[in-house]
Amino acid sequence: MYKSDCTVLIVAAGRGRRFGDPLPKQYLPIAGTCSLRRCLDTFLGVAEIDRVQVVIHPDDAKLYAEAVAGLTDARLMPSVAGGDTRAASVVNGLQALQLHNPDKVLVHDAARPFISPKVIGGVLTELDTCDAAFAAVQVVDALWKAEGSLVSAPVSRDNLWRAQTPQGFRFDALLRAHLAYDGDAADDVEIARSQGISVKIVQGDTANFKVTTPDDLARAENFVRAQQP
Ligand SMILES: Nc1ccn([C@@H]2O[C@H](COP(=O)(O)OP(=O)(O)OP(=O)(O)O)[C@@H](O)[C@H]2O)c(=O)n1
Ligand SMILES: C[C@](O)(CO)[C@H](O)COP(=O)(O)O
Repeated sequence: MYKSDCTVLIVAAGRGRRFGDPLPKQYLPIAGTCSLRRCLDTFLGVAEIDRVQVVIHPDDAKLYAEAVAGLTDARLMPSVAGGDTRAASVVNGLQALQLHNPDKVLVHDAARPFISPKVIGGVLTELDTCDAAFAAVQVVDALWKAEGSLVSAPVSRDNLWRAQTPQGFRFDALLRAHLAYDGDAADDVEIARSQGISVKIVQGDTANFKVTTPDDLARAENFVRAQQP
């Protein structure tokens, strides 16, 4: 039986401006292991994954080498350089992957250290029967619009979801969508939809949060400590 080829594209070329540390946040240790390495260890532990491609900032070659030290899995491809935006980094990664001609691609933020095999499996399973699927969690808080520090109107939380990654697509369709899309976008779902691709939501996990600020790093450290016996 034909097995479709599934590649993971991990975007790790950001500068972490909101984090505000000289070291890009994807390389900062979380209980001794950086977010990027945590992502790699998890994805490489999923048998259905055929290849992992990481996109890095050109200035981070040494940091990347340190992050992948000891990783001998042949599925890990040589890193490629990212771009000035997340979307540009994705395009660079997709274009590097063209020679492998994968059927499916999962795009994941290196800044989400606690992606789980369960969430990865959920996206992969959905991709067996649809063109695109991504992990998300429902909004559970009350939402308010504000003018400055004064609330101005309630916003319904019905059917609102917070996007996470991985975001999975047919490889050729996502590459075409990116090449046809002008500008940056919050995520790959926005770019896929701009080209008419239907996208399904898969249950994510609140533990699959993105490290964006120093508070998130503290949360990540606490998360690891809470998992320890
Ligand atoms: N030009 C970029 C920008 C972002 N990313 C990656 O996209 C993911 C999500 O982006 P974000 O959390 O915004 O990371 P940064 O862009 O580094 O953060 P900031 O916006 O605070 O600078 C991260 O893994 C980041 O490394 C990337 O590969 N290339
Ligand atoms: C892709 C993403 O993680 C989905 O929530 C998010 O859009 C990334 O946004 P950022 O501003 O690049 O962190």
